[in-house]
Amino acid sequence: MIPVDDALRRLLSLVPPVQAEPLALAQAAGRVLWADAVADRAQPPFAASAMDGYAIATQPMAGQTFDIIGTAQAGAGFSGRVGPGEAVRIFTGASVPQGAQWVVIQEDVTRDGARITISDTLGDGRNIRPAGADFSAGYRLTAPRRLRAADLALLAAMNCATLSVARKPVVALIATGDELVQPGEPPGPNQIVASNIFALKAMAEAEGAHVRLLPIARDTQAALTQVLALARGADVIVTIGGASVGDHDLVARVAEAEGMELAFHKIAMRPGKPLLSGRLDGSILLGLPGNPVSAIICGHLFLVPLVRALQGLPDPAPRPLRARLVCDLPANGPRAHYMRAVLTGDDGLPMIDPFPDQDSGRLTPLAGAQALLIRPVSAPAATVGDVVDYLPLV
Ligand SMILES: Nc1nc2c(c(=O)[nH]1)N[C@H]1C(S)=C(S)[C@@H](COP(=O)(O)OP(=O)(O)OC[C@H]3O[C@@H](n4cnc5c(N)ncnc54)[C@H](O)[C@@H]3O)O[C@H]1N2
Ligand code: MOO
Repeated sequence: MIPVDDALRRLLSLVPPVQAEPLALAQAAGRVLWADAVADRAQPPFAASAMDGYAIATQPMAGQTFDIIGTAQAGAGFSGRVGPGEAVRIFTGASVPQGAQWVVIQEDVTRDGARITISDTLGDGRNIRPAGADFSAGYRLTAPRRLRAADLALLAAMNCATLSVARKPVVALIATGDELVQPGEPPGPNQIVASNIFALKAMAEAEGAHVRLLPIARDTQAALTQVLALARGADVIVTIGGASVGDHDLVARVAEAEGMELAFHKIAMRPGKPLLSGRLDGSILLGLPGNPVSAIICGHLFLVPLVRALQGLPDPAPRPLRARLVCDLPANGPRAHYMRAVLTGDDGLPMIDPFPDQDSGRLTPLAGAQALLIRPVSAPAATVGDVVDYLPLV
């Protein structure tokens, strides 16, 4: 058994260099920007009015009057110059005419025909956004970066119509076991419904992977070999089940027979001990344990960082947060324990309460959990109020 950190390091060392591809801005939500994007213009490209009102040349004072000499609106400026005693009717987003230094909002003037008078309730502020106030030409949005909604608007304003993004990693998911049927299929007397694959699909897709769900591999060397062959070409092949030491646990044996270079098998983690990984042709094989909770927690700790790393994101591991225990816990054994827990209230730090039942076969507590409380290898007994690490479950 190797420690969790060590296993993750070995897994991430299998990640090949990122492959980039060009992508239209409109398709890029959630993708990882791989080359810096550079603005070819400033925003705003000209000094722009921030309000609807009147552009004037000097600081406005209550009672002053100005003659209106023209209009500037968004998309159509005023070509002349504003001199003392003159005003240009201006609207939000219009370029500020030459000579103008202030925009007086229309609520602060009274208008009589082509003449305005500044009222005595004058607010302050010039109401002008200088050219380049948001960004200048040459501004860079630096890579790597997962593109969020606001990033896409910024890239559009920068006039970046096509981006260089990391290619979506392809993840092939294989459930293994004679006992499994797909949801909706009639189970036989000794069968159950394959479940954890759907959690893993959701988790991988949320991180930007393209997921292929392969047929269930039955517990024979021939069946597993055949389904592994269907997965060829994927960046990651995830098997679920058959990772342990039983007579029917074939994944390590079959994958090695197919040429896998094993990176590790068995980790000091609970749940998740039988985890294995290695390189198989051009793919990274991640063999998850079959117990539903074990597979899903290993998904959070290993598959999610792997999908992030394949897209070039730095620091891909989930980052632990801190919370205060609401109960006593016994000393921990030789495997780091990731305990399903809820967060209850806040006392400067969130309060964390692990479930009494930590059976790795039970999905209902996992579905109700908000956090994984981390008990390190050989941690001494802990008491109420102790500060512990946890991973949020989203
Ligand atoms: N003698 C030992 N037995 C076991 C050990 C051990 O060290 N020595 N480790 C235990 C641990 S820990 C785990 S975890 C399990 C994992 O074993 P496998 O990866 O070989 O998983 P399976 O035996 O195939 O399945 C375990 C369990 O999970 C159910 N399962 C499998 N796939 C799915 C699926 N896609 N959806 C829902 N449920 C699934 C399967 O029916 C079994 O009940 O091994 C322990 N044994
Ligand atoms: O480690 Mo197993 O994953 O305890 O159930």
